[in-house]
Amino acid sequence: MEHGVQTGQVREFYLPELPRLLPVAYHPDAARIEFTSNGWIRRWLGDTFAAEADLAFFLRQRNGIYGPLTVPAAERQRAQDIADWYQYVTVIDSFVSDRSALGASDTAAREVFAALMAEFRGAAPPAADGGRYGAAGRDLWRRISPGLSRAQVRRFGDSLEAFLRGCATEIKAKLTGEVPDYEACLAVRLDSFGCDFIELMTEYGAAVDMTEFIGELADVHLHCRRQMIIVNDLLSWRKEHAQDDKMTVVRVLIEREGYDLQPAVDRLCGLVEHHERAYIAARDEVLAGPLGGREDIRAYLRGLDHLIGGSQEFEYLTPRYYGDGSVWDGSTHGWLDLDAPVARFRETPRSPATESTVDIGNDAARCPVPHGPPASREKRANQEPRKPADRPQRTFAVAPGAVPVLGHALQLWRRPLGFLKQLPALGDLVEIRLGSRPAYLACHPDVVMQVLLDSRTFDKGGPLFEKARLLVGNGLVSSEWEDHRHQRRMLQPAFHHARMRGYVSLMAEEIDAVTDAWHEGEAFDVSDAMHALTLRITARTMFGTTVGDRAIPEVAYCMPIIMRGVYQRMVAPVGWHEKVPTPGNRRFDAVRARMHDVIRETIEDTRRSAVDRGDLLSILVNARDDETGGKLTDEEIYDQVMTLLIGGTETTGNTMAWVFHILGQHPEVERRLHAEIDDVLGGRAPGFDDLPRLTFTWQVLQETLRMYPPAWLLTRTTTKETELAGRRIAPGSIVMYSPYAQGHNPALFPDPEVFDPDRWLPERAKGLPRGAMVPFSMGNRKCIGDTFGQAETTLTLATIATGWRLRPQAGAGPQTAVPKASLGTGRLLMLPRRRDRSPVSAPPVLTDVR
Ligand code: HEM
Repeated sequence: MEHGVQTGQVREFYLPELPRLLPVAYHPDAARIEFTSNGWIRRWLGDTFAAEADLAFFLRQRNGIYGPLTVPAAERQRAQDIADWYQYVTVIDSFVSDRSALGASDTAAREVFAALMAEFRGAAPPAADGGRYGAAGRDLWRRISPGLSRAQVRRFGDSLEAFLRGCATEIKAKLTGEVPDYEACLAVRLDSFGCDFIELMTEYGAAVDMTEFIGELADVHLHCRRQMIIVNDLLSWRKEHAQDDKMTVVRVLIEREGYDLQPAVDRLCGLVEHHERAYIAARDEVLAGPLGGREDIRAYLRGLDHLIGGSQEFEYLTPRYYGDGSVWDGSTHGWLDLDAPVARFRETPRSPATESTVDIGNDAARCPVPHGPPASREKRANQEPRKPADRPQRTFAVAPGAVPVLGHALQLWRRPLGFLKQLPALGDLVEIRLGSRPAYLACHPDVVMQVLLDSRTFDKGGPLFEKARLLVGNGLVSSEWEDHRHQRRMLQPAFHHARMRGYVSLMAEEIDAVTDAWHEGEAFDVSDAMHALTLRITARTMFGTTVGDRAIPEVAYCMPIIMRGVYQRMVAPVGWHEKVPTPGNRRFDAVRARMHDVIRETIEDTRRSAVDRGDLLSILVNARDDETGGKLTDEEIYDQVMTLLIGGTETTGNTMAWVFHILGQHPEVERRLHAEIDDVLGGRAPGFDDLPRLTFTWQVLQETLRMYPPAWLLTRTTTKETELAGRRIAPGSIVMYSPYAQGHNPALFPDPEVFDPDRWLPERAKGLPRGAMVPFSMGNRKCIGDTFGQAETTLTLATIATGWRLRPQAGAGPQTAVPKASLGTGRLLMLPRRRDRSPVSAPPVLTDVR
């Protein structure tokens, strides 16, 4: 698959001189420390390398000099411990980048990491690779821990866990080809760069404990970390590009923000300068304040100066980034060739066409920390979407069968799924008529990606969104480009993976509460039950227990009535009827008002307690926009609460209903699912740490999303004239994409009507083009709850399948999909049977379930 920078002709960039305002010094014993550390690596981790040549390759990267450069003033033994520690984590990092090692599978890597952590915390015996890494870690730990306080020891364990989690996320991104948005990328990089333990090592080097000052040092750390990550991503870009790394801010700017290579590099250089200066200002503020008189604080801040200065120096000198065999000659700026096996800074470009287009540092005056990476908007807006020369010409077609006045409205109204499914065979972009108005369906994955990755040109909007605003106001899902960026920044922390463990335990309680009420052999509507469950889960994670106990029953009562009413208004051909005071309309208005009151009261209660209790609502109430310092108003929070309640309920509820229907129709799939669940869980209820190990369960859910994506048809409106598949598209046009039509396209998924979870085995899935499977969308309008939703569906499926089988009612056949706002099963009566854990002996039939 081609990506932005590869598809363009520009394969080199100019790296300007970075500011380098902080000191660089080598530990007086640097050379000896480096060599000793190399010996330690050979002794403790030599076995982890496949061959001696691989170990030698690693040692040539000079990772052992990182410690002496970042703690030049540390006492000798501490400097040695630190050098060894950094080498240790760099070995892990190297195997993470290697697809023939840890990088082959994030699931396998997580297992190794879990074993390593268990061993590190003394909770488990050595196992497989985890044992080897664990033994080396133990040796380090034996040396380092006596020099740390109890609080630091605790932080250390957490920081190692965060690092490993970041590594696993990077592996997954590489395997799935997902490029995150800027803030999501930085969140992962903060972990995978090891920011927490880098600061701890700095404390250890200075023999100080900063645990109680973390709050006072927040700004110092924020700018220090961002400076280091951006510098690292810039200086390692040649290597990361060659390794197709997705978790780097350079790629994010190019692929998610539409920058060309040179403007992306320039923009990042501006950010480096900004963060370096902001770090210095924050540091000086601490020094000028009440803490400035403390020697431990001063020593630590001196340590951070060297950490930043030393990290950058290391990144220039290590062949890790500039290629095996490169020898640093002290150059720090010049032209770099992306394809060169060994890069060096040249004074002139090879190709005269490559020119810098953005003034470095122009944007640095405005704090760009939370805005993500946007350069001046005018420049971005003027930057046309890339049209790589080597992209094949895409085809355009007009769908036949439009009738005067109605166009294709009747087909879309009567049998939308069948109609949409046939369109990709006509062309890569297909025009249909909604009445007399043209609308376009993006069918080819490349065209879909072009639409989804350029959210400035293909913005939210259009008649359906106007109706959706009845329900969600100007919430995240319906807001337009300008508002959306600010909103997403405020909401993103609530979905950070660090929060997920807490959410999962709340989910588990709700799932248990629902299944406890089931009675053997008493049929119930699984669709209703799953919607009720997912609504409770979203409401519970949103409101927590403190204020939630009162709000949740009210929400559970109001929501279905509101959803029905809004859907009727969305599909109604005329708008006036909703204003007529019929009993139905009066009830709808009353229930909406009641819902409004309940949520407003809940917001007020949450504001009064003024702490982040870990639930979504308290995160929203306490969220601050780092750019403006502003908080969300009650009305804004209300819109977001409604958005999340709807986004998090219908989608997951329908997915769960479909999956139980499918298992009822495909006993062989069910048998394999039970086998995995029994094997992994051994009869106990699943928890957060089990989720990555339930791989077949994930495949079943993924295949369900392919066949029955809840978000089956989505729309965008063009904000300016543009081009798609060689066709000029006027401003204000409706452009659609349909995960359903894509999931049923035989050119992408052979035998699309067959439910086949094995399509998602890594070796089969790897050939799938990017943009082919987009049930959660992609780009910066990608589902914010994708991880949440996947954790929820996996947990629900695994928990229920541990204790129950849901059997179709006698005579029930395949269900017909009901395409409303979300793709549902309709009424789905099934009988719960307790599982006896003996194998199901039904014939393996994989048939069309539609
Ligand atoms: C199986 C589960 C889910 C599926 C298939 C799904 C699908 C999607 C899709 C396709 C979009 C993009 C819409 C567009 O392109 O216009 C989206 C956006 C969104 N989803 Fe989900 N979703 C799921 C679960 C969740 C959950 C659990 C939550 C919240 C707890 C959630 C909240 C949202 C929000 C707030 C947006 C708007 C994001 C933005 O525009 O920045 N979703 N979802």
